[in-house]
Amino acid sequence: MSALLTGSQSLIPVSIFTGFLGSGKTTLLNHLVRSPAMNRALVIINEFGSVSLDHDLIARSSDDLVVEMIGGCLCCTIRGDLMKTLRDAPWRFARDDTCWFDRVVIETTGLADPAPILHTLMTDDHLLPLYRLDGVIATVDAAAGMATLDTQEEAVKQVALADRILITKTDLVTEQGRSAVETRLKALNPAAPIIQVVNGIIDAANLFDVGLYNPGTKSMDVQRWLAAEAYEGSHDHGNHHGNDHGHSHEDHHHHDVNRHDDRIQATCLTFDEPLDPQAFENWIDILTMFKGQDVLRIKGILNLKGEEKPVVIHGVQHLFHPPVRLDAWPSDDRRTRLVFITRDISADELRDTLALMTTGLDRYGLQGLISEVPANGLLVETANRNWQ
Ligand SMILES: Nc1nc2c(ncn2[C@@H]2O[C@H](COP(=O)(O)OP(=O)(O)OP(=O)(O)O)[C@@H](O)[C@H]2O)c(=O)[nH]1
Repeated sequence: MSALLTGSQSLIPVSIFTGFLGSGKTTLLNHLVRSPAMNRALVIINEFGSVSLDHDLIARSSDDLVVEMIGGCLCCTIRGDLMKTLRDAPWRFARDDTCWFDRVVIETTGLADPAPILHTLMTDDHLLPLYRLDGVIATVDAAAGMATLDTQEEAVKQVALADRILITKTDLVTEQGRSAVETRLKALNPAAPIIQVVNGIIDAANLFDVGLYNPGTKSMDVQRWLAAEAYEGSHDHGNHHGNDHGHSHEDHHHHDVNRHDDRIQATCLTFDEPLDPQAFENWIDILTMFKGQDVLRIKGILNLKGEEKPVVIHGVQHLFHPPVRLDAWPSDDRRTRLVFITRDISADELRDTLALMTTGLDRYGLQGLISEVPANGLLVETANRNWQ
């Protein structure tokens, strides 16, 4: 049984602060470390260079709980070091034989891809019993953001993967400029709340406890986390009738292949009828096997045949967090809802992968699919399955 299923409330939340070079991550952190919410936060700062600058810029009364990771990037060259740091940290920072910190904040380098860092948290057997992902916070510079998104693919991915997006330096732009950036961010990631920040000043409550588990209510807050309704209207939505009511992102935005964010699509698929768990798993396996790199994030609540309780899933590219079975449905809405953020996969293509495999069969329940797909054993990269 996964650590999440055994009680995520006792796991230490981890927030990942990402954002392009100079977008204001350190400034933000510098403000946040003074807030009570971060009194006992372990701060991990990653910098490319061999000399740490950011650590010196982070002002806190005691630097006991600041770890610098320099000389490489957490998402690639020193990813192993991050695992080791997180594994050792509860003991390294223990007081009276108990873990002293109650939260972890990781500041990535400006060029980091957050996905491999999320993978580290989602798959490492030593980390799963200790930590839970709280959220990805992405900073976007209001003044330079447009140009950065045009030219830097990493910046687009950081925004697409985020749970919260902060537009920084709004003091440097006109209202019109700010609004243009906001519109663009909303198109990339409709569900993530967008918050304006000047000089890093923000209430920690806006940034922490944004994940599936809500310490405030001491429950899994799926509605808030999934925010499926955010995808309605602005993007192609749903396929529960199996046809094409929606129009794709490309239909209502001028298409310029040089704009990285035109490659990103946010889609919510809903299913009225309970899904066959095996068929669903096979579909996701096929999708992630062939398109894994471009399925940036999947979140969902599943109504599975033979299963009274809802199952919550969360995937980043080809890797899935262990599914979480909830005690009860969060509302009267018992439909399966799946939210996808994809790159170079349109909503139509997404639906096609589903339609292809269900042709002539029960389209809603995906029945009959089982005999048409490879055995799960072949799909080594899709870890921690077993939806039921
Ligand atoms: N005017 C203005 N300047 C800001 C704001 N936020 C940050 N800055 C400035 O922008 C510059 C870059 O901010 P940092 O916080 O160092 O950015 P960063 O994302 O940590 O940068 P890297 O470590 O290079 O990735 C600094 O000179 C900050 O003082 C803001 O809201 N308004």
